[in-house]
Amino acid sequence: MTAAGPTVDGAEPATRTTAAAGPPPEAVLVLEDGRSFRGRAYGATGSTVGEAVFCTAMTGYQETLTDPSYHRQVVVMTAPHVGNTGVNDEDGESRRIWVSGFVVRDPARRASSWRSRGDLGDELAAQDVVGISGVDTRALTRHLRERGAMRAGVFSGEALREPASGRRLEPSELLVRVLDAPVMRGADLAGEVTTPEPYVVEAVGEPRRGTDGRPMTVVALDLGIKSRTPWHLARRGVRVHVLPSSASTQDVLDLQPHGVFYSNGPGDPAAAEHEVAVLRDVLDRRLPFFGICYGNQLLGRALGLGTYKLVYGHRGVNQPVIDDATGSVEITAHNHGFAVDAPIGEPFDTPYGAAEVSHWCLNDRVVEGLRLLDAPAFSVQYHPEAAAGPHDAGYLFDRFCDLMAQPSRTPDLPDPGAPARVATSSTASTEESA
Ligand SMILES: NC(=O)CC[C@H](N)C(=O)O
Repeated sequence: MTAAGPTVDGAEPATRTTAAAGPPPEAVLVLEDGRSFRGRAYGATGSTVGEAVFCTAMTGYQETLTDPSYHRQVVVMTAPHVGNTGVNDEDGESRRIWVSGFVVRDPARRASSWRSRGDLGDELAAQDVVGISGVDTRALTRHLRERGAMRAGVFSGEALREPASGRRLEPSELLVRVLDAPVMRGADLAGEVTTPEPYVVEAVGEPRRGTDGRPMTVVALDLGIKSRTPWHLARRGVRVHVLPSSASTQDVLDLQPHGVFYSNGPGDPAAAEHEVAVLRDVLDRRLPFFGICYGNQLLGRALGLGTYKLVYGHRGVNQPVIDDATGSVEITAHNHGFAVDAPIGEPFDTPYGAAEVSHWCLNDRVVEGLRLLDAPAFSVQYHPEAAAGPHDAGYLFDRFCDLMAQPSRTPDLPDPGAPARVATSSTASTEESA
């Protein structure tokens, strides 16, 4: 049986209730600009803070929740009905849920899928993830779209009460907790999500071989890697050594890789000094390089380009991206709040020769891919691993394998005494908050 809770501030009551348990406790979401939304606790009861962002994916909530790039973010699902297929043991993209909070309109009352092993709300609670349901997510999304991603807090249960008196706290009183939360700009977060230890994902089937005859080997720097990514390389016959984000250039070179991969990850690319320095060493040696999302931003930085924060970012599974060389359009999965600042349509100079923007987003002309013309390196801002999402961009893993299968180019190593490279990354402000 479902029980209707009070409707407050235009929110509808959550309906995921049982006769025995009664309705979930009241919850409130407070944005840093003071706007608030009332609803019901979903998942764990308590409090959480993070950057409020919206995700427009209709499917793949389990992949979204377990994508480490969402670390420190309160994710608002625009799909109104979430949890329909429960949770299963196959669709997780990492060892845990990473979102700091989860906002939905109408949670499924009953999970239904042959793969389901449980209810999403129960899984959120088991992993201590505070969420809120019954929120008018359309109004909230429009707000974030107009004002930009901003900090938010979700409060329920005891966290909604003043400890001494038991009085219910008003959103204006909870706002101070939201304003205390760290902002995303400047946040260096890869170290908080990366693997503590290196590990190997073995090639599936017959190993592919490099031009030197050795089994093809990639070093993947885990900046928040999704498990589907090494899987895509492994099933192309490539052995993948996944290293923590703190790995040094020497750690990378010791494995004698045929190529180096930088993964997606949370935080501001402008803060990733160590990883950019390692990448410059990789590029200096003309080792083939492929980067996804955060990896694309770090390639941009290594080339001397700036990065900046988007107003509300791209998060979803149906973003149109054009390949500038062919004019063909891919429908792609996205999850990024920052972007690379580079000229579209004309090659530009870098310390590694000419480079170009290979892909850009048809919605807003945001840079979605980079390619070096004189060195074996490229990257995309979107997600060819497609977890969740369409598979249009899977060919990029083949492109990386082809790059590694080419005879290595003579490293045109720079003069060690040469002056520093052209520029350092900067973040341009496109919004006043976050
Ligand atoms: N998925 C990612 O790698 C995200 C990269 C970066 N943290 C951003 O928000 O833009």
